[in-house]
Formats: sequence, C-alpha cells, structure tokens
Amino acid sequence: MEKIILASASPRRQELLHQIGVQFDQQVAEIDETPRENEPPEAYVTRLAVEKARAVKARLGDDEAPVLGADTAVVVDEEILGKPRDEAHAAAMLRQLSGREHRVLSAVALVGRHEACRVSESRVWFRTLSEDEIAAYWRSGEPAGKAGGYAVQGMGAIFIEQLQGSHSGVMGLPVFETAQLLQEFGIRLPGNRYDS
Ligand SMILES: Cc1cn([C@H]2C[C@H](O)[C@@H](COP(=O)(O)OP(=O)(O)OP(=O)(O)O)O2)c(=O)[nH]c1=O
Repeated sequence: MEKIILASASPRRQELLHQIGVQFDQQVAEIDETPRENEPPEAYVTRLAVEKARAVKARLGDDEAPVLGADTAVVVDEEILGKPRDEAHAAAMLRQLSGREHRVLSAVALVGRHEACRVSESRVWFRTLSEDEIAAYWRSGEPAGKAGGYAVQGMGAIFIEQLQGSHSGVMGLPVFETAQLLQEFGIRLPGNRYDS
C-alpha cells in the first residue's frame, strides 16, 4: 500500500489513521492558527487543514507522497472555540457548552499532485455541567490541548447526551471523509481491497 504523510502532531489523528489501515509517516506542521476577522468556521477549518498539509509538502520538496492535514473546531453561537489557554479559559468554554447543543467541524485535506479537502459537521448535545464538575474535569488534565476543552474519546463522553454526525470527526479526523479522499487520490485501503 502507498504510504502517505500525516501533517499533524496529534496522537488522536495517528490512532484514527491506523484504525483504517493507512500506512504513514508523521511530520509536524507549524502554522499560525489565528482565525481571520469574520472568517466563517467552515472556511477556517478548511484553510487550516490545507495550510498544514501544504506546509509539510513544501518542506519535503519533491517527495511524492501525498500529505494529509486536518483541523477541528468547536463552534457555538458562530464563535470558534480553540484550545484552552489555561483553567479559566477551559472553564469558560465548558460553561458555554453546558446544557445545550454545539457544532464540531473537522476538515481533512490531502495535498499531492492536486489538492482536495472535505469537511465533516457534527452536532453535540451537552447536559448541564456543575462548577464542581468543570473544576474536576480540568484537574483530570483532559481539557488541555483539545478544541472546546473536552474529549469525546475520554471522560468528556459523560457530558454528551447525544452526538449526531461523526465520532471520529469530533475526535479530530473524520474517517469516512478521509477514506473518500484517499480513494480519490488512488490510495487503496485494506477495507476496500475488493473494489474493482
Ligand atoms: C472536540 C474534541 C477535540 N479533540 C482534539 C482534536 C485535535 O487534536 C484538537 C483540536 O486541535 P487542532 O488544531 O485541530 O489539532 P492539533 O493541534 O491537536 O494537531 P495538529 O495541528 O498537529 O494536527 O482537539 C479531541 O481530541 N476530542 C474532542 O472531543
């Protein structure tokens, strides 16, 4: 199977690519993740996924392997919640998400001889969170480094009443859209070996 390059430092993205049998090397993309003024969330995650993949592609020069980049954002009231800076920031995010619905947008981009990108959108319903729970959750160490300050794949799952969309997308890499992109680039997955 053809190898690809994952332009990400995220262990979750690594795990999800492994899950579908993709062989890859990992490289870290350093880009400015500041949203542009009035940038719509869909445009933001798309731009970042593409920029991460392009940054690694440019560094590798004429390496033939396609580069995969991804970006995930939690969106509430059309505001993009990134990763928490500190405890106060994480607590403010979780208070904002408490007792209501939010969206999670996850973009995946592949940059090779051509470029393509797909976005997955999920809706997540949180039950009401108490101040004690928010403080305890921060102390667990889980919110740090996670968009919106929670992890669906971890203890954060106990806050989620309902999820509509893509569990892998909320985690950081929408597997369905990723497989579609890889197929579009002619990269076969083990699960697709009976394709004509
Ligand atoms: C909402 C949510 C986010 N996250 C994570 C996924 C992403 O790693 C992170 C969002 O930040 P990103 O900027 O998308 O990714 P990253 O900085 O971790 O990795 P890289 O840029 O190197 O690819 O939040 C979870 O793990 N679980 C969740 O439930």
